[in-house]
Amino acid sequence: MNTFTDSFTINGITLTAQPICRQNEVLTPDALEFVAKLHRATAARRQELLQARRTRRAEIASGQDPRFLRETEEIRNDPSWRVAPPAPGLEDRRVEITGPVDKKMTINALNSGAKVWLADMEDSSTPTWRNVIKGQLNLTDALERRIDFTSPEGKEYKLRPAGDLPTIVVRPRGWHLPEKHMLIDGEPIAGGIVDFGLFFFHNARRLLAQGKGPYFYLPKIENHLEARLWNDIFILAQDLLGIPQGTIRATVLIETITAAFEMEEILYELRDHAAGLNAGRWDYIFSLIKNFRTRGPRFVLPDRSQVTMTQPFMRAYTEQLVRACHKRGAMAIGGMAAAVPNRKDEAANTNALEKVRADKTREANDGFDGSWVAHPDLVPVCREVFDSILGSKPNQLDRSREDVVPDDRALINVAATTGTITEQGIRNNIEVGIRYIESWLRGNGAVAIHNLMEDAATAEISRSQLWQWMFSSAITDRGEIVTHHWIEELLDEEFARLERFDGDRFEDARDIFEEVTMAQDFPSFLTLPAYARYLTEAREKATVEELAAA
Ligand SMILES: CC(=O)SCCNC(=O)CCNC(=O)[C@H](O)C(C)(C)COP(=O)(O)OP(=O)(O)OC[C@H]1O[C@@H](n2cnc3c(N)ncnc32)[C@H](O)[C@@H]1OP(=O)(O)O
Ligand SMILES: O=CC(=O)O
Repeated sequence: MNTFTDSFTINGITLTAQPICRQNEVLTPDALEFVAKLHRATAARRQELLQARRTRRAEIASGQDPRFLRETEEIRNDPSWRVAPPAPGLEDRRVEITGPVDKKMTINALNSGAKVWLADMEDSSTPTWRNVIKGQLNLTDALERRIDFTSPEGKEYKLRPAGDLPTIVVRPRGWHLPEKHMLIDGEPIAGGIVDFGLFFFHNARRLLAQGKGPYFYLPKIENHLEARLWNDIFILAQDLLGIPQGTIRATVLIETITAAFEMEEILYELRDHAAGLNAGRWDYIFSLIKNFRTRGPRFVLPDRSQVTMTQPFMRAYTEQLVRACHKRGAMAIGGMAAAVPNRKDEAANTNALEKVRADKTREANDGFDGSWVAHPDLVPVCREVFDSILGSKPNQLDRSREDVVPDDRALINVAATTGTITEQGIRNNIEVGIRYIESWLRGNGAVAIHNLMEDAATAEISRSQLWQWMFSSAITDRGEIVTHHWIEELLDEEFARLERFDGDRFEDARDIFEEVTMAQDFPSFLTLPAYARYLTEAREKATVEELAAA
């Protein structure tokens, strides 16, 4: 068995992880120097912004509801500004497929017929060092059309020989996640800077030569100042590589409750780089629960399955998002319907296709310019729906939604939500939470459970709902009070039911689940303790032979 050397430091940059084969192609001295410069220029501000998140949450907890900001009224009231025009490859975004950047998914997504591929280094990807580095290699290999894969069963995967492949839009990690395998001057760098910086450094020129550009989805932004930080990083990155300002395009996920109050301001901060906003519904629901979790029954939601897009507060959010985008010339991109097709179960498959069709139809009718799908079999459904609305037009930017009145009260009118909390909903949250974390620990950040797509955002809803229901002594449809003791009993029962297998990580998954659900302290993201303590080097260790075979 080969062994690896320990960490090394050069020019203040320390790599602590076991090397990954071909990592030298990604971690070149120049690329490392580049990400270190981005880090050094912005690390202090990132920390301040993370602290500001905690302050904001404390204000909400004390009863101060978010409102449209008075200090940015001028920006909202100024009709004259617009974001940059759509960049090449982003004019028509009627179908966007999302997924992690492992080899097979990369090839399948690029062959899927979608207009855009959201190459996900965030919620559908476990940030093992191996996934981080392999993801970068896969993206560059795909752009060079030299990526291929053979499955253990011998199925061969290659990129389609001809035709226009989807435009790649990379989603780096959010501001909260550190990258513990790369330290700059002894401090962990932000995962998002690693993902953005390495992709940009290696591929910006290649993409321009191919007639497109470096494009990004920005996750979990909580306010316009966080958007400004990304914008400053874009300016610095373009300067450092001598690439014209305004080349980068970013689509911001509006997936935190506080960001929904600053949608126009976020577009304004990024305006020369902005491509649009996306309605990231799952994290949005999580963020609402997280921020209002101690505010009593008025903010308690029913079972996860009943928090649909037609609930009044969700409707207000998506309609106001389309209005804000089209007023500023930015694309409005729809979100992820959770149902995934099942090729082995016809009834489940039909059900998923119908659910997704209904979801995409609502979005297209509301004025969205395109939407997300989680699976290649959903590409045709989404395309058909948007084709029927868009016809030969690439988008419906011309459809202003000035009929929608911006209303900050409506965004948090959670009390108008209908539905119930059920024992089945509680059990489902426990099962999904533990099964998802188990999968995440083995390096798979997205998984289908009961024919629904589960990723970090949906698992966050599961655990935060349980926390809130216990804290609020919520009442089920059958009149039971949701107590700590009852959840513990159900947790034991659900855990005993899990199908175990050799090498599973269910014990660790249960520990993490209990830590982020049952304890009084509420970690702001479940991936933080999971990453810090459970995704450890020893567990990520692999032999050279294993890595070479992968
Ligand atoms: C809330 C948010 O942040 S949403 C965005 C983040 N989440 C995601 O991106 C999840 C994307 N979707 C997925 O990862 C997957 O669809 C899953 C995990 C839900 C299900 O995947 P599987 O269990 O492999 O589904 P299934 O077996 O039906 O897949 C059939 C084929 O489609 C491929 N496939 C499925 N989903 C995708 C995808 N998103 N991209 C590319 N290929 C895909 C599979 O690789 C498989 O290929 P194969 O037949 O060559 O083996
Ligand atoms: O990232 C998207 C979401 O729905 O959450």
